[in-house]
Amino acid sequence: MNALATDAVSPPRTAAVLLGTGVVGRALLALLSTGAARDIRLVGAANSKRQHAQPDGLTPVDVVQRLAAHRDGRDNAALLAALDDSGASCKVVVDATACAKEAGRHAEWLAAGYHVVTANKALAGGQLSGWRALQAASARGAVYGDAATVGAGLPVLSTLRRLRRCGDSLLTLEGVFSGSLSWLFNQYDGSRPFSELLLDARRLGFTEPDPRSDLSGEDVARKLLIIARNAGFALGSDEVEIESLVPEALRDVDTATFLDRVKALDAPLHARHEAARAKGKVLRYLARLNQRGRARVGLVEVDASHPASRLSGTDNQFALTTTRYHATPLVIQGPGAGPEITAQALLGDVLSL
Ligand SMILES: NC(=O)C1=CN([C@@H]2O[C@H](COP(=O)(O)OP(=O)(O)OC[C@H]3O[C@@H](n4cnc5c(N)ncnc54)[C@H](OP(=O)(O)O)[C@@H]3O)[C@@H](O)[C@H]2O)C=CC1
Ligand SMILES: N[C@@H](CC=O)C(=O)O
Repeated sequence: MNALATDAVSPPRTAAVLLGTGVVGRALLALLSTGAARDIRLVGAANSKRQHAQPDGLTPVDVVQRLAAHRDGRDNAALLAALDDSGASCKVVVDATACAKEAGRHAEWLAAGYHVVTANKALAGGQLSGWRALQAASARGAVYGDAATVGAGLPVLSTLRRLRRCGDSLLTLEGVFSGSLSWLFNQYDGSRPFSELLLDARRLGFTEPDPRSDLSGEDVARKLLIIARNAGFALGSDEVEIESLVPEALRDVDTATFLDRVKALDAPLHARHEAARAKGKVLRYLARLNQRGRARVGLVEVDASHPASRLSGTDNQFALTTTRYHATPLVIQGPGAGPEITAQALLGDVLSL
């Protein structure tokens, strides 16, 4: 009898439903087919329009095809019912969407006893009221797995929480928090249009579904808010000063129109690049939080001695100054975007429940 058949007859310890079968969701489905996930039973999956639920288990590799063929419209209640009917003691909703509406339900699911593991930053990195609802709901016992929301799983939030448990406090935070913007500015030397690089970053699965979420600084601001709030700063989303790289004329159009007109990015960014180069500097999109809680994300000209000037690929860099890491910061650095590492962060959070 194979492992799947064994799983089907006895209740699993862990049952999961997956929201989102885009680049991250699909990478997670691939990991769920490996031995590392042998103790997890996938009992439901959904994209924006369709879903499929089966309490005795879905075969992860078939999910995308099944959803294409399936007629069930979206109804979270049926997915939660599949978790309940699985008999699992540990029931988890995995959110691999960028949908604010689904994120808005995280606190409700936690309060109802479902664990939530998420790559979606819209709640924890959104309005302060949402963050507070999340804290209140988590206090009731269910776990919020958020490793994928910052640094695509780099050990930033776990480190910060450990320091706080030891009585340490975050004083300042600085770095590169966007994998796509890191990749773009690490490569951009003016020889290829910025818009071409952006389309490459999108194809590689580094950007948000709408790349303006990266270019506008919103995604970076969300990560800054998640870190700051986890460090105890009650920072509102309107308290982050954000520099957007999206030209005014492209801010309110739909995604397809933005992609059609993406070349409008090229001239302004070329000018910024040339201005920096004339001073012997390079451009990096930095996030900063100072000791007074002042937060800013934006494009900065840095010289060769700046740590961010030496990054490569999608590297993120988080420099944390704390009461005990004071003389020099604690630095966490490594790839900060990409479907596989993000999916691994989700799997890791599910496995640690
Ligand atoms: N890419 C990366 O490197 C990283 C991504 N993340 C986060 O991961 C999340 C997913 O990103 P990514 O996979 O790139 O995005 P994609 O656009 O590739 O996929 C998003 C998926 O979510 C689905 N979806 C949208 N709304 C709903 C809904 N209401 N219910 C169920 N499914 C829904 C979409 O459905 P449909 O297929 O029908 O459109 C699609 O399958 C984002 O929040 C992103 O910030 C976090 C860290 C790193
Ligand atoms: N689009 C994001 C992906 C991870 O959150 C990024 O570029 O960092």
